[in-house]
Amino acid sequence: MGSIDASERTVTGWAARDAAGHLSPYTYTLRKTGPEDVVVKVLYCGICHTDIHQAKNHLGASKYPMVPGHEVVGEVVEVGPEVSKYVVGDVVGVGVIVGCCRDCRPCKANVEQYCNKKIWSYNDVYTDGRPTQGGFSSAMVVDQKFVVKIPAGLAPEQAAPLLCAGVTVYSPLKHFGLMTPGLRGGILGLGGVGHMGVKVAKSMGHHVTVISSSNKKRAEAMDDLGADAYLVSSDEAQMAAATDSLDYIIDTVPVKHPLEPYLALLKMDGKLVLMGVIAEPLSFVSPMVMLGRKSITGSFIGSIEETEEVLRFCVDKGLTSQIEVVKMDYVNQALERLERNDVRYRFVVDVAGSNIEDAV
Ligand SMILES: NC(=O)C1=CN([C@@H]2O[C@H](COP(=O)(O)OP(=O)(O)OC[C@H]3O[C@@H](n4cnc5c(N)ncnc54)[C@H](OP(=O)(O)O)[C@@H]3O)[C@@H](O)[C@H]2O)C=CC1
Ligand SMILES: O=C/C=C/c1ccc(O)c(O)c1
Ligand SMILES: [Zn+2]
Ligand SMILES: [Zn+2]
Repeated sequence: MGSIDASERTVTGWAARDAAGHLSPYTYTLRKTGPEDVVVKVLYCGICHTDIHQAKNHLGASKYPMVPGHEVVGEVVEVGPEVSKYVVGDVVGVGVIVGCCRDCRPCKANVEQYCNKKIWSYNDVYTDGRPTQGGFSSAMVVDQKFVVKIPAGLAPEQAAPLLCAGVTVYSPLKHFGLMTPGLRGGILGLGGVGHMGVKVAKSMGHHVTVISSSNKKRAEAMDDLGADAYLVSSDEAQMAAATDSLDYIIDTVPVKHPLEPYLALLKMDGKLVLMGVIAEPLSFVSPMVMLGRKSITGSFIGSIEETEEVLRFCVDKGLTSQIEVVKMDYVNQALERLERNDVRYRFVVDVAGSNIEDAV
């Protein structure tokens, strides 16, 4: 896991150096363990499409070298003197956020992901002035407030996608009052977030329609993930037949796309929840929302509290993510395959099993 001395640990991560987004070994130091810090030896880290957006500077704010990865499962190897929530040996998770102001309205309402002073787990600057670096690395130091316990009954590699993809679908369903059994939901884009959307929504007792860009995932969606219906978005007849049928759509498409075909699928008061990170304006004509009092909204990951809830929800409901576990030396191929929509449905890097300290 890197060398340990009285102050700093030297660790190895896999970093992007520029907007080409290619990751390669990079050595850096972690901050000295603070009173409330937990040192996490990374076991597994999921690959989210946001890692591509960030590594390739799709949002125009990327800083390099950048070690991505925000679906992190690891083992606690050291705790600061004031850490009360964790002990050495615990298996824990870290997600998208590692800091917040603790004083604003979102922080006081325990929805710290909406804090304007939140600190991202990578591509950000920590309170000590150091760049934050993510989970494609041998270890991270994280304030205990932003660490969750992985419950017994969840395999660590299975838990990784829940820390972003899982909570990202759970949070809006809870917040917008969409947990009632019998609702009819749509999942637009069957990728990492979308497949968890199908599983979580089915476990809430919803009738779930997958809306996909192709027919390629139909059998898997229906037979393996348990979807009730499948629409190909370019099939006008299928789309027309589904007009006015859905209470909500979770839209996970990561590129610019028209909204009107999906607004048409919503019933009166239906909600289109945007999840994709798209740095271009999306458009629609106002009658598409006025006639039917429909809403277009968005949602950003979930709180620490909701992350703990979705982990528990998955244990209670027996939910698993569908993953492909790879070693770190495959990470660039995995990123390429994710970008060309060739994964079922989340890559998870076996970080601890990749001997990444030997790579430098
Ligand atoms: N709001 C938030 O808090 C979060 C946002 N995100 C964002 O959500 C988006 C999805 O993330 P993730 O699920 O990891 O990504 P994936 O790439 O795993 O899934 C996206 C899915 O969208 C569809 N899709 C991909 N490309 C296109 C295209 N060119 N045109 C139409 N459909 C396409 C595909 O589904 P199909 O084959 O069915 O068409 C694909 O599987 C990303 O933008 C990511 O940054 C992720 C996590 C949290
Ligand atoms: O994958 C998790 C992060 C999502 C995200 C949402 C919005 C945004 O501007 C980002 O940079 C990331
Ligand atoms: Zn993510
Ligand atoms: Zn705050």
